[in-house]
Amino acid sequence: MVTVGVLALQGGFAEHLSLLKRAADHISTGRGQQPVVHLAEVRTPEQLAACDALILPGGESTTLSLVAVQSGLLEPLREFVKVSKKPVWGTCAGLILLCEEASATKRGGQELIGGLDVKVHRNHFGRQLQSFVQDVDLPFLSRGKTEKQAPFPAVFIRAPVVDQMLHRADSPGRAIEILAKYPSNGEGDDIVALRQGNVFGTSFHPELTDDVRIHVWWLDQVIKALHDN
Ligand SMILES: NC(=O)CC[C@H](N)C(=O)O
Repeated sequence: MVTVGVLALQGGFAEHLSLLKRAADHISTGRGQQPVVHLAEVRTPEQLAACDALILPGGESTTLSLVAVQSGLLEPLREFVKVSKKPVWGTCAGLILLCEEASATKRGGQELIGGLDVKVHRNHFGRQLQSFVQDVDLPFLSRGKTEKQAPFPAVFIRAPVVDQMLHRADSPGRAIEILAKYPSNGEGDDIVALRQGNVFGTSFHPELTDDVRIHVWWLDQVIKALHDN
C-alpha cells in the first residue's frame, strides 16, 4: 500500500484528491482490484511523515509558503523533497514552491521548498482574466503505449513558466527532463512540464479537468519508484 498525500493548506487540494481517487481506482482495477493507494490530506508534519509521495496543488504560492512556515511544515517539506527524495508533483503554485528560484513578488522574495534546479517566472501569462485552456502535447503520456495520446487540455491560471536552468555543482547526475513546452510545437524557452529525479512539475492544472491521464501516469511512476527502492 502506498500513501499519497496532498498538501491541504490552501488552493486546489480537493480537486487533486478527487482525480487521484479516480486514478487510484483505475490502477487498482488493472491490478486485480487490490487497492494499492491510500490518499491523505496533509496539514501537519505528522501527516507528512506518514506519506510516501506528495502533491502540492495550485493556489497562491506566497500564501502557501507563509502557511507552510506557520504550520511548521517548511523544513519537513524540504526534507521530504531533497533529503528523503520522495516523489512529489507540484501544479502551478505547487510547481513554483518546488523551484530553487522564483521571480520576485512585489514585496520581495518568498520562501521556497526547492528541488528543481531552475528559475520560474510567476504569472507569466498575465492576470486571472488572461486565464485560458490550451491543448498541449505531452509525449511522456504515450511512452510504452501503442497509440500516440491525444493532446492534454491544459488549464493555465496566472500560470508560471520555467525559463532558466540553474547549474549547481552539488547536483551531478540529476538531469532535468523537459516534458512539455508552450506552445507545444514552439522553439521557445517556456517550459510548462518538467521532471528532475523525484520532482515533477506542471505549470497548468490537470486537476481542474476531467482528464485523469497525468494523475494515472504519475501514480504509476510513484508505485514503480517505491518498488525499485
Ligand atoms: N493557479 C495558480 O496556482 C497560480 C499561481 C500564482 N500565480 C502564484 O504565484 O502563486
